[in-house]
Amino acid sequence: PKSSSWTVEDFEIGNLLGRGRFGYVYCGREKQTRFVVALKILFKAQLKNSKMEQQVKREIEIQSNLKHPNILRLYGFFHDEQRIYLLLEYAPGGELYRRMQTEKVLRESEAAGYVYQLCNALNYLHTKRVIHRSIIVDIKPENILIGKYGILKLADFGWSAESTSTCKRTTLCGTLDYLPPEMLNGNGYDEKIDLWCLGVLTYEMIIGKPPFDSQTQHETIRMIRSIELTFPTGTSTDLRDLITKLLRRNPADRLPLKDVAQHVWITKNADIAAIEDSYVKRKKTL
Ligand SMILES: COCCOc1ccc(Nc2ncc(Cl)c(NC3CC3)n2)cc1
Repeated sequence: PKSSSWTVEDFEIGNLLGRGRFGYVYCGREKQTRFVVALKILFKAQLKNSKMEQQVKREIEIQSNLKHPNILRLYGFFHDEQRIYLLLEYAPGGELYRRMQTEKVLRESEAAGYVYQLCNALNYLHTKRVIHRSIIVDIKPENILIGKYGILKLADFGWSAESTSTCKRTTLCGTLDYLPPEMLNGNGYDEKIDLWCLGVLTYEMIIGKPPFDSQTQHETIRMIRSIELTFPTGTSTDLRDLITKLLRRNPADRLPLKDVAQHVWITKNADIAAIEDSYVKRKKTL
């Protein structure tokens, strides 16, 4: 729908789903069609004094062009005097990071399913990145939602308004856990950082904490630099194999996306047929 056609009066506002620095996310329903959306409300004043307007405009433009089952849709946007309203796809399953908090650890079948779907989303984005060099994909539990049928939804492309508090993790260093070595050394980086983040996320989903988790930021940085990787006893050999092949210092040595999707830990644990089937099911309901 064109951005000019909507006003906030067209929507019934439901409960608050999350809030961040620049705005709030509410569950909303369009009155005529009764279509449920996630309404992300950003405050212009707050964006202005942090020079975020351009960034938000670019993110809107990029995300509205992304159409993939594992990427949260941006249906449209509109604004009034004080606010910008983003009409986003509503993901009924909520945030992956909250699920990881409550479940502590995920079953291999669930985690492998998410990794497989992330490979699909990243593959799609890498083709798109050919056009938008600047798509910064920030793979971490905070930016992943769970849709209908348990479909994974990559959301929040470096969005200004995080879904809940600015730093959701208890300790600040939670935000460093996903940083790859090349970003710490200030060297250039490319989409191979996604492979590193995929390795960190896989580790955290199964083991319950990120691989370089430690008491201080300094220690976390040291462990990332030296890639001090340890697995609890009982971690399957397949999983160790996959994670060690992703958490490689040299980006070129990291297992490429298509090999991740075909890795034995994925093919043994992910219900790929059900995931592919849910893509088809989703197409029908659209
Ligand atoms: C105590 O209640 C727990 C919250 O439960 C939910 C949270 C979020 C969704 N779906 C959702 N869909 C799309 C977006 Cl963009 C979004 N953004 C919000 C900031 C995350 N949230 C569903 C349930």
